[in-house]
Formats: sequence, structure tokens, C-alpha cells
Amino acid sequence: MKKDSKIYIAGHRGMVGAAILRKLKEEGYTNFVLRTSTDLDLRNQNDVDSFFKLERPDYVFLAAAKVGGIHANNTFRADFLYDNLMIQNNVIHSSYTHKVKKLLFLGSSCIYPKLAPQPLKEDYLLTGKLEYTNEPYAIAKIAGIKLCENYNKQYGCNFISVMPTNLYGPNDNYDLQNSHVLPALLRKFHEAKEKNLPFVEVWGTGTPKREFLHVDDLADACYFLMQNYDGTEFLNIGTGIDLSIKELVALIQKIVGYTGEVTWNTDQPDGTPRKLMDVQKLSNLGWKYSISLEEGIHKVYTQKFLS
Ligand SMILES: NC(=O)C1=CN([C@@H]2O[C@H](COP(=O)(O)OP(=O)(O)OC[C@H]3O[C@@H](n4cnc5c(N)ncnc54)[C@H](OP(=O)(O)O)[C@@H]3O)[C@@H](O)[C@H]2O)C=CC1
Ligand SMILES: C[C@H]1O[C@H](OP(=O)(O)OP(=O)(O)OC[C@H]2O[C@@H](n3cnc4c(=O)[nH]c(N)nc43)[C@H](O)[C@@H]2O)[C@@H](O)[C@@H](O)C1=O
Repeated sequence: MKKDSKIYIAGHRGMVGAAILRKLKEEGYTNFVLRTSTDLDLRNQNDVDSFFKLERPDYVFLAAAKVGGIHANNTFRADFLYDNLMIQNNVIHSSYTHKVKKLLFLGSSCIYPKLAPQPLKEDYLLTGKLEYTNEPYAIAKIAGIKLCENYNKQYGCNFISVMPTNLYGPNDNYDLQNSHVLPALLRKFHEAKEKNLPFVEVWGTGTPKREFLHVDDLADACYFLMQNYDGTEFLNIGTGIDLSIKELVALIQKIVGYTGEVTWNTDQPDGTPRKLMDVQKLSNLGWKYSISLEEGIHKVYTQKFLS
């Protein structure tokens, strides 16, 4: 990407899109095309094509999607499948039609089979049954990978796909029903401390393990790959380190300084037992994360709740 290249960040107000925008501005890029979902509903094929015809971006970061935690995925199953298929199909097809030089598509670690060997290698895709709670979202993401892969094969496009692990950071979603676990726990423990509540309710059994990457590291990886990777294979992005939800609870409780009790609501699903990313391929290309989980949670907690 040249400094004057025209760059479209789909979903620039979201946690990932905003981090990518911050990173590109830090690197000196200035020529951005940005639209909110009110300006441009990416589910609408004609509107998307008219937008690409008008703006003709050189590069696209596809960070727009319907996103949520385990409860949201398991509740709005049709919306997670329909919205994400429509957004992906429209942006990827119009990027081909209007000759975008390169597109980066954001998938997710949920694409892998529920009980795949750990750590998850890219080759494990489509080798087993998916986790029920986020199957619609996972199928949409897998379709996005395959769309990029086959537009590259048939039409000679340069569309790369990346599979990030669970993310956290500025601009995250803190809604207690629809968010992911890390922001939900930060809010629950902070509010319990402020209100001196006797206990905090956490979902599931606490036994599942999760990996977490700060979104600024993800943005750095996306920039690195947009600049240096023209391969045909999709790539995992993560830290290669995971911990149990129980351990995450203890870490967040310590950082927040909450001394009350924790109760476990096992009516809520655990989801995938583990989804640790094998990040060897990305590491071989020369990229590694830099923000540790404890440091990252401290930063996010201070920014969100203490400033
Ligand atoms: N958060 C995580 O833990 C992970 C996220 N990812 C992936 O990263 C990407 C971004 O996720 P994240 O930043 O967390 O999500 P957010 O929910 O923070 O942001 C999603 C963005 O998508 C936009 N959007 C949603 N629907 C539409 C639509 N119909 N038309 C136009 N824009 C739309 C929203 O725009 P607006 O604000 O204008 O309404 C919003 O800015 C997604 O592809 C997600 O699958 C992958 C792994 C983990
Ligand atoms: C990024 C990833 O994110 C989702 O998958 P997930 O990682 O399972 O989602 P999650 O972060 O919501 O939960 C992780 C674990 O945490 C436990 N948990 C405890 N207490 C709370 C709690 O208060 N909120 C939430 N959300 N979870 C809680 C919860 O029971 C589960 O065991 C999908 O979108 C998937 O498609 C995807 O891509």
C-alpha cells in the first residue's frame, strides 16, 4: 500500500475496524473511505456496488460483521448467518468487480471443529462438526474464506483471510447479554466493586479455555500481512497462549480489586471446550504479538472504567 492509496475500512467504528484505522493513521496513511452502517448497509447488494463504483478503493479491510458472544450467537442464529453472508458476499464480489488491488477478510477461530486437536492448525478446517452455539456464524466465516480463495483461483484476485482468536481492547462491546466474556467480566466485577455487591455471576462451568489477543496487536498483524503476505492460505492470528475461564475470572478479579464471591450459572453454555490457535505460520512470516494479557487487561480496564 502506498501512502496515498485509497483504503476502505468496512466496519471502521467497530473494535477491530477502529484499531486498523488507528494503526494506518500511525503509519502515515491519510486517504480513507469510511461509511457507517447507517450510511451504507452492506447487506444491500446494489448499494454496495454503487458505493464501490463511486469510491473505487485500492485496498479493503473487511472488518464489518454481525459480532457477539456465545449468548448472542446462540440467540440470533439466523441473523448471524444471514447478515454475515450478505456483508461478505457483497463486499468481496464488489471488490472483484471494481478491481480492488487487495482485500483482507476477517474470519474467526470458531471456524474450526469443536473437538479438533489443539493447538488448532489451519489444515483442521472442515474436518469435523462445529460447536452448536456459534455454528451459523462459523459457517458464514467459512463461506467468506472459500469466497476469497475461489475469487483468487478463478479471477486472479488478491483476497487474503485471517482467523483471529478472541479479541479485546478499546471500543469493545460491554453489553452484558451480547458481549464476549472478557468485556462482560470487566464490567460485572467493576460494577460489583462500585456497588459493593456480595457476588458476581459468571456463566458456564469455568472449565473452557480461551486465548485472547489485544486488538492493537491484531491491527498490527493485519497491517503486516496486507504489506507482506500474498499467499493463498488463510492464517491464524493469536498469542498461542490460553487460560481457563476460571483463571480469567481470578485475573480480572485481582485487576479490578473485587473481594466478593463468584457464582457459576451453568444454565449458560460453555461452548467450545478449547480453541487455542497454532500461530506457527504467522510466526514463520516474522510476526509476533506484543501486548501480554495482564498488561492488556490493565490498559483496557483503566481506559474504560477509571478514566
Ligand atoms: N471481537 C472478537 O473477539 C473477534 C472479532 N472477529 C472479527 O473481527 C471483525 C470485527 O469484529 P468487531 O470489531 O469485534 O465487531 P464490532 O461489533 O465491534 O464492529 C462490527 C462493525 O460492523 C459494522 N456492521 C455490522 N453490520 C453492518 C451492516 N449491515 N452494514 C454495514 N456495517 C455493518 C458495524 O458498523 P456501525 O458501527 O457503523 O454500525 C461495526 O462497526 C468481524 O469480522 C469479527 O467476526 C474475529 C475474532 C474475534
Ligand atoms: C470470538 C468468539 O466468541 C464467541 O465464542 P466464545 O469464545 O465461546 O464466546 P464468549 O467470549 O461469549 O464465551 C467464552 C466463554 O466464557 C464464558 N463466560 C463466563 N461468563 C460470561 C459472561 O458473562 N459473558 C460471556 N459472553 N461469556 C461468559 C462462556 O460461558 C464461555 O464458556 C463466538 O462469537 C465465536 O463465534 C467466536 O468467534
